[in-house]
Amino acid sequence: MHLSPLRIQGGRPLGGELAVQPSKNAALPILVASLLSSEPITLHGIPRLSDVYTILELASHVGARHAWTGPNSLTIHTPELLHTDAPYALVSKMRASFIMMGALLGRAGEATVSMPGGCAFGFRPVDQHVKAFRAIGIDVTEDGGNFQASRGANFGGRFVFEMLTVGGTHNAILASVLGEGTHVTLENASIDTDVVDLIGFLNSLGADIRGAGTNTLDIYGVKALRGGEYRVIPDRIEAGTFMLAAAATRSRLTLTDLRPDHVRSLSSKLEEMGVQITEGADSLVVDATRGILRPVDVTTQSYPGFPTDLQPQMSALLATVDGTSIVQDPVYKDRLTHVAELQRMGADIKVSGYTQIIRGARLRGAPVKAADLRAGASLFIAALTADGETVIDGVKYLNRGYENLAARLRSIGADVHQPEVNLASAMD
Ligand SMILES: CC(=O)N[C@H]1[C@@H](OP(=O)(O)OP(=O)(O)OC[C@H]2O[C@@H](n3ccc(=O)[nH]c3=O)[C@H](O)[C@@H]2O)O[C@H](CO)[C@@H](O)[C@@H]1O
Ligand SMILES: C=C(OP(=O)(O)O)C(=O)O
Repeated sequence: MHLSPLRIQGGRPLGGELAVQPSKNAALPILVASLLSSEPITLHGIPRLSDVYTILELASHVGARHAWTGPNSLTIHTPELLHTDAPYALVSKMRASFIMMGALLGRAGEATVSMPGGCAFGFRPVDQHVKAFRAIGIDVTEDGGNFQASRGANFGGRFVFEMLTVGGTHNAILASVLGEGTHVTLENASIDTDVVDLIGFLNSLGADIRGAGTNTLDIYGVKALRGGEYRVIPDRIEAGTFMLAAAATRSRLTLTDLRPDHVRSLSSKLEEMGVQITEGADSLVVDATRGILRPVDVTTQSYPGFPTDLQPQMSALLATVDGTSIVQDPVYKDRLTHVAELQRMGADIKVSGYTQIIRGARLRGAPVKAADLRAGASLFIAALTADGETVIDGVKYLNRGYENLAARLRSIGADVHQPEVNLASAMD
């Protein structure tokens, strides 16, 4: 289904207060992890996003039942697993569904999961997931576009990741939580906020995972997980996107319901540019009204470094800042689909490998198209600053990661039009 484009009349400052949504990238693995328990689980902080509906479809395919109990709350219950596969039709919609493999292995000892394939911003291998599984006693074979895996009798062991991978760490944890007397050690594991939140959730159900927030995780298998209640962390990428929108429009904006410590790599960069950031306990004020912003150089890294998921949005901001900025994204070297679209709006960006050389320019409204989620966010930030109207197509990508975007942008002063959509029925 084709969704109506987002129409933004640029040049209006943002202001007031906005509550940050709960984290998409923490909610998805937590929903998957709920499949490990046979008891009911209540989750708060589940954003209403198309990615969440996709993972709920996968969960219901394998036997989970869920019911929404509030705007961002649901109960989910998987009394028994009915299937141990994650089919292509659903895995191909969203790469994150590959972590179903760990949960199915954990609960049933076997899994057949479609290979996730490419994505809009290039090659995203899963070799580390597979190597980790094999190292801890899981037999993995590939056939007909699927991975087939089963947990052997001698389950357990040690794996050292060759690079920091969020999804690889999630998958290995999910596969290792259940099993009496088993012990898995993961070294060079991700310390991303989403990994820490997954561990917090699993431990709240009775798992025994030690070392959260460090690069070494020890996972001692337990017989079963109980039910429980858990609140997912705020979305640091959504928070960062709105911080960048405020800076790009030279506005003063208060963001609430966030973790200021989770966005510090961005806060530091914005401060270097001349934006004032004032942190509260769970809120933050971005003030870009005090003078001219300076160009900066940015290189993406794993958490707590500058996130790749904010690179296209940062590039949009820097396209409006006088002087030359250099942006490098070694985490995803092809994450550049925003560049040609920003150029349509008058941005001066030259690309060499994974480096963008960005010279500040005045942006003009234009018809543009989002080819992936954060490229879409980059375009709406550019549109908010541009002269005239920008029409952004490819809204289905924005719906993957930004809840109720048009209305929330309007609530902070943006001139945005988009017919309301019912996400649960508008997914394709
Ligand atoms: C749903 C979700 O949470 N997605 C996030 C998650 O993706 P995802 O978990 O897929 O990303 P990873 O952390 O695994 O990727 C980090 C780097 O490791 C490489 N790699 C990863 C696995 C592997 O087996 N082999 C390999 O080479 C990747 O190509 C990339 O260069 O973290 C990314 C990096 O912060 C974010 O951009 C995504 O938004
Ligand atoms: C890239 C993202 O998600 P995924 O890993 O699901 O593609 C993202 O959230 O920016």
